[in-house]
Amino acid sequence: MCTAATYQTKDFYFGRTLDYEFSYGDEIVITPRNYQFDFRHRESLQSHYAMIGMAHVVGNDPLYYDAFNEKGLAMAGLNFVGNASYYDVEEGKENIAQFEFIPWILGTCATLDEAKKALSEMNLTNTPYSEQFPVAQLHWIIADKTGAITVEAMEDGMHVYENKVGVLTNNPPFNIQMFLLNQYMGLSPKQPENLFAKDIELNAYSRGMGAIGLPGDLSSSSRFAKVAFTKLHSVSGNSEAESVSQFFHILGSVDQQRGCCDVNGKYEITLYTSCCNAQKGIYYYTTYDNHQISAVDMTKEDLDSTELIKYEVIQGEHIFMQN
Ligand SMILES: C[C@H](CCC(=O)NCCS(=O)(=O)O)[C@H]1CC[C@H]2[C@@H]3CC[C@@H]4C[C@H](O)CC[C@]4(C)[C@H]3C[C@H](O)[C@]12C
Repeated sequence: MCTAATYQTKDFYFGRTLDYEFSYGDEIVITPRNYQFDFRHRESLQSHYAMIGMAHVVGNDPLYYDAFNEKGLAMAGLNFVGNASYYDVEEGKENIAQFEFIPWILGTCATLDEAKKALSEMNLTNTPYSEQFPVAQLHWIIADKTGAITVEAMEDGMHVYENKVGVLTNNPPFNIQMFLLNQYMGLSPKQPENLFAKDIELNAYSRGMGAIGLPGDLSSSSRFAKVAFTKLHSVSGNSEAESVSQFFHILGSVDQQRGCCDVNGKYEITLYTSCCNAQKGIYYYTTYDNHQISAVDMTKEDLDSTELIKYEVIQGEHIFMQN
């Protein structure tokens, strides 16, 4: 499973957890403006917006999981198994294969509004990348500082939802996730009052009791409610360090620890957590085994280049010994 969230302080932040039982081999990949993006059903893009994100690179193709571009538009793909459905190539539409979706949107759109327009002209095709990499069943969050949308291609058509909460997890479909939030409307970060029965003396014996009932399990709908509550009540200072720190705490509320989610004898864990300062071009991340925040700053690279720029994901705990 995975969780994605947006966050606004003085800058706009965007990130995700990637939870799985194994890694495909990920790298932080910068695609500079003049890297040639080839597409299966349309002509290549010779130049486009530069982007940075987490990708699995096959040959010279960055297969992005999540990324953002130099204009501050961000996008992430999360599992949507059993519900995702893509389409055959359709004449008269911009046919984009599922694995090309992030490069296409981030390469050509500067804002969320432009992304919405691109989506209305687009057909997301079921073209697999290769036999080794068949079509992944995903849905997406696309966001910038003005807001967020969820994109779900399903059997009954492509749904584009306004995502007012600015979070995404996995199943069920987004409209149902939003409906399920109704169950939690009574929860609050404040101490509860006794509305249960006024003739019975009930006391708030602990702090934090206003949110009793907020789920703590790792199912997708539970993580949706948990991370939404955490994000929507989040308070932090405006500085870069305070914002980034707080962002990792928001996604930390749905961290998956090895052992708690058994998938046939293997365990799904939070392989990495990312936090993008979409305005400053910085991709911060931690991994399951490396809690120190590492970062790659896209603006320090030659963004007019034609070649992918790749950084390995740094693993292993870096413990600061004080004596
Ligand atoms: C496994 C991940 C989702 C993790 C998740 O949500 N796990 C919960 C399981 S569950 O919720 O319980 O079901 C997803 C998220 C992004 C994906 C890549 C996107 C690019 C590319 C697309 C190609 O078409 C296929 C290969 C490709 C490299 C993809 C591999 C894999 O599919 C990735 C990593």
